[in-house]
Amino acid sequence: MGLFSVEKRIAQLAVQRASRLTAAVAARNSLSSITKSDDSPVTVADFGAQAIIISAIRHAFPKDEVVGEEDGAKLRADAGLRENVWKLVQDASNDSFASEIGQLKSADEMIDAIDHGNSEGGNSGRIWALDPIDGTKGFLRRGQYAVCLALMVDGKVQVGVIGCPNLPLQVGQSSAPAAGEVAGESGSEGNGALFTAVRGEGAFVSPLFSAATESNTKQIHFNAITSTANATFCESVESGHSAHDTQAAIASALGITKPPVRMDSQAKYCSIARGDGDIYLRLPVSSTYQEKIWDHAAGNVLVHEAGGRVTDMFGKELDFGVGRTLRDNKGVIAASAAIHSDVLKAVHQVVNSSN
Ligand SMILES: Nc1ncnc2c1ncn2[C@@H]1O[C@H](COP(=O)(O)OS(=O)(=O)O)[C@@H](OP(=O)(O)O)[C@H]1O
Ligand SMILES: [Mg+2]
Ligand SMILES: [Mg+2]
Ligand SMILES: [Mg+2]
Repeated sequence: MGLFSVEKRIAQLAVQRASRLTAAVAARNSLSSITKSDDSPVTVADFGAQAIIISAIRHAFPKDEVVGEEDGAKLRADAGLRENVWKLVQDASNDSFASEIGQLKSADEMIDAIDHGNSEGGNSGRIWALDPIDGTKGFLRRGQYAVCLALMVDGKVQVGVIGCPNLPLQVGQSSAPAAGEVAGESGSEGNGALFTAVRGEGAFVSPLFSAATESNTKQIHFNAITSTANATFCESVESGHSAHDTQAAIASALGITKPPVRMDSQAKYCSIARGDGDIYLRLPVSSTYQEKIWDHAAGNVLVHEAGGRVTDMFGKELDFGVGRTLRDNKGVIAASAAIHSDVLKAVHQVVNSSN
């Protein structure tokens, strides 16, 4: 058995159970959201998925800390909201994995679990980074979103698991979006993919909604690309999350002629890691925004294990051990290791010429 095999198993089961919850919500005719203090949306599915995953971690590893995106304050203040989420959690937890990942017993326990995601992070000990729904806006528009969980040990990501309910299991299995189209916007693509990586052991994909077995688990790799001109790059859907204009200039400096594939969430890391794209650019729009560790931790180890490299826009490794945010980094550049330095060069060219 490899290093972190128990952590990997627990993380997979937790992400699968949480993804069942998010998919059950997504199956409804209409989706609604609440607006958080930073103006971003959150839904019953974000709260429910965070509760399920943190309770699984506490069941298996009671001493571990968790940096989770959400907190329970809104549920404490609103009994109706709390009951809605509790019903979803109970339904999704009706599986045969209680001996491994436990089962929440009450709505109060559920809120406690959500609030346990309050770790300040840091570079010592075992800390999980959790984004219960990454790309909530994508979830709401029925595009791509991802349930993301990573284990950091002493500030370094060792395990990453990402559930993508709206991504096809195999590249080219369903009609992939044409270049320039928003991926997964139809919501009808595929039937879910579970991406898993343990440092030093490779990156893998398996079906999200059935048990991972040796026969349905496939190792994934970046495309063997040597010239950036043929590359496909992906970026956020929201122009407020990354600088689309700067990214277009970088792409053109690389000789890329294909329009970008726009996709919400860490599904971008997953797509490039399995060769369904080559480069993920995330140049900052604002000089004050600090990227959150839960938006990048799982994707970071996945890309590394698939033969890729992730740095910030200055070529620095992302430092996950400085707190809840990546405050020592600016921007994110992810690409196959073979072309990463070319991409970085183009970033410098474009950024320096615009200053
Ligand atoms: N200003 C700004 N700059 C950069 N990033 C920001 C910003 N504001 C929010 N966020 C975070 O973006 C997360 C979603 O990223 P995506 O790449 O999926 O964005 S997009 O929705 O496709 O545009 C999103 O994650 P979720 O909240 O989990 O959806 C946010 O953490
Ligand atoms: Mg996120
Ligand atoms: Mg989120
Ligand atoms: Mg959010």
